[in-house]
Amino acid sequence: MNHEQQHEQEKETIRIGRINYTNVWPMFYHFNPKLQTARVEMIPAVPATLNKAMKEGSIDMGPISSFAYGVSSDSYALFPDLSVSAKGKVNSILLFLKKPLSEVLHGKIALTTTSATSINLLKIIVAKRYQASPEYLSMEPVLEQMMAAADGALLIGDHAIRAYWDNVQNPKYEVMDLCESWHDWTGEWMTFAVWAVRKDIVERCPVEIREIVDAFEASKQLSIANPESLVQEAVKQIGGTAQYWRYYFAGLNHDFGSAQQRGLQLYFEYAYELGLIDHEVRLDIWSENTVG
Ligand SMILES: C=C(O[C@@H]1C=C(C(=O)O)C=C[C@H]1O)C(=O)O
Repeated sequence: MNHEQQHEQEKETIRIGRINYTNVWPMFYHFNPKLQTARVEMIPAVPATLNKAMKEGSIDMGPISSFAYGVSSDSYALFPDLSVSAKGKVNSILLFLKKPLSEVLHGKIALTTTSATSINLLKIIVAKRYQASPEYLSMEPVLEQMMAAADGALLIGDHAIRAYWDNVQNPKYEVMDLCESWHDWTGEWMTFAVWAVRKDIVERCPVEIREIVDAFEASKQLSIANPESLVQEAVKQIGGTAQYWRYYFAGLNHDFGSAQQRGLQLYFEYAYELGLIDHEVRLDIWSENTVG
């Protein structure tokens, strides 16, 4: 074994979850997994699966539902300035309605099994903005099946985008954008995903984690500088028009500054107030200082 191979062998392997929805592409599209200090293994899945894998420790870091961070905030630190956020319409957190909202609020709503943040966002909006308490069912993200069982259906990510396109072609349902509803009601940003890292890994591998944070940040900056390459890739892989994807990516924000944090803090306050989370959540942002 030569020196280089030996060095490669000795590197820690860091297991990174990758949400398999388009909304995280800016952070992954230019992410170069060839790092100096670590080997990287990518595990693609929907958010709910990654939330569980993080909790169990079968992945070390990556984007998870903000709600899942809130539930396990003692065990995780947050990466600075990475998120999936929006202010106003997000276009992929959609409640499809078979009847007027006022009736759906007293009926049944089917919730996608792939989400954690958005299903609780819906519960918060329904309980606090509309003072309603519909019956909730948890279902796989297949709109027609959900609508056969319920009066409304919540989809997220690419499942929501595809269902929206079908509904434009063949209109059957009213569509409500939950991020727009949150913003109209509170005036705040909403953060759907945060980049979390297990505290045990931060303590063991601070140098590796630093390099990975930088690689995500570099990918994000390249994507901001050249949005068109993501747009073309989305058309190729998922379909739809370039115009749609330009609009979609322009509506997303991947920062996690004080404005996004304030919105998420309010979400956690409401989640605690409604008993959706059993403790108050403090956002614990990772920095070199906190790991010594
Ligand atoms: C904006 C979105 O955010 C996603 C919503 C999530 C949730 O509801 O738990 C988790 C991760 C995000 O990527 C989306 O999927 O459309």
